[in-house]
Amino acid sequence: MKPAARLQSVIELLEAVFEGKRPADALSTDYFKARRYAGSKDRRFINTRLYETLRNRAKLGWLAEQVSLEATPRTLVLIDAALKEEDVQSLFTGDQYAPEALSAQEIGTLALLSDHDVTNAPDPIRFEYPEWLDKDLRESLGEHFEEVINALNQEAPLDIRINALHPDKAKAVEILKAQNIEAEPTPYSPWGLRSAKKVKLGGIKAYKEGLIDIQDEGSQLISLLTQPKDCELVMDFCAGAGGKTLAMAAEMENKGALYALDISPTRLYKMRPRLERAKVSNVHLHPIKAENDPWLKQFETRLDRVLIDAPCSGVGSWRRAPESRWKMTSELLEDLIGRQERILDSSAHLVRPGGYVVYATCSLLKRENEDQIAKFLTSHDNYTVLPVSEAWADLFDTECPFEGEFMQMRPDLHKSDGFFCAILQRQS
Ligand SMILES: C[S@@+](CC[C@H](N)C(=O)[O-])C[C@H]1O[C@@H](n2cnc3c(N)ncnc32)[C@H](O)[C@@H]1O
Repeated sequence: MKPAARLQSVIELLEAVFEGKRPADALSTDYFKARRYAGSKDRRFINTRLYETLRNRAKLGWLAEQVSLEATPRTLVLIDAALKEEDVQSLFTGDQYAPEALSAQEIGTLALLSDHDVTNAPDPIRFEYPEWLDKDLRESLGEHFEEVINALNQEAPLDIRINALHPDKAKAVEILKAQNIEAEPTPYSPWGLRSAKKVKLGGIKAYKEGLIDIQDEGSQLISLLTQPKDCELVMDFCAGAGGKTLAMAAEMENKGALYALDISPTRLYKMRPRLERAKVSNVHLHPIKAENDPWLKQFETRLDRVLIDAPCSGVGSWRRAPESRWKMTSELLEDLIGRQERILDSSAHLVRPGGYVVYATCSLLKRENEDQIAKFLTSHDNYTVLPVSEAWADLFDTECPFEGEFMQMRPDLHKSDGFFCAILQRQS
């Protein structure tokens, strides 16, 4: 593809992302499936540009506004190309496959870009977050505000989890190396590997044969901290497509029963091929209607563990889905907070005395994390917090990297997505 055609693809993909119906990675996969003529270099260029634009969307939009242009996908790509000192006149030509030719207004305003310095823009623009989240972010991140937000605006590495059920697990690094994947052990999870290079694992033998799966290190740690090993009855309340279910099944060595629930059957059933590939046999998939589904009654006071990987704002995963921050609204956040509370409340009845409810989010917001736990403890005096350091000492030989009672992974400090996890133990 010619450079101009590549930019036109970036514009088309951005238009689809801005519609807000599907995540950018899914849109990009489908886009290239329908355009087999795009080679690997084209795909890499287009995806890199797409994500760069998404990560700088507020700043590019602010610049557009300063020079009186509407912040459309085309304008953002144009301003980005101009800032990169590319010859925009020869790229925006209106030729076949190229972006439409520059208008007189665009040519005139581009010359004015250098009059505006984005470092003078308000914080939500400079740091790329919706203004309505300002108070929540500042209260939650405190003195680490800038470091954390800057880390959330970086590209994430590829984190891999070795399947503990696989007979070749000890040789995983060598096997991956033989398939041209250089991966280093992650700092905390015993099953984690990290590759700085983005690799499409789908076609790789080690992936197809279930030796590895994609999973952020923070997510691996939540599965481990749930401590499902040697348990008879475990529930993954918000299992989605099974990232944590698979990791917990491996810890359980396929023994006992692991119930994977979700209100979205579509998402839940996406787990089936993953279970098969990973040779997992102790998982029971069950879609529920809501967190108070009558089907749950049979488990009252019986479960050893319930993991609640709660639906949340996803602030902690902005590295991977930079577009998601613009989809969230304050109303949606309130709705999620209410739902998190109700799921916690339902789960509390299911666990046996001595068992754990493990509450996790991929959020860095206090209102979704510490505040939820505080509310839960006020209304459930038969529960106490099991400090994460105690669980850590039982699981690992390393020092617990978290201060305080909870796991709080920070992208700047722990190089993981921003995850939170609290272990709540039922006393009676
Ligand atoms: C953070 S995602 C789960 C990710 C998954 N555990 C993983 O590790 O890949 C949260 C999930 O909660 C589900 N969910 C939302 N409301 C729910 C409810 N009331 N009960 C159960 N699941 C719910 C969503 O459909 C979504 O799949």
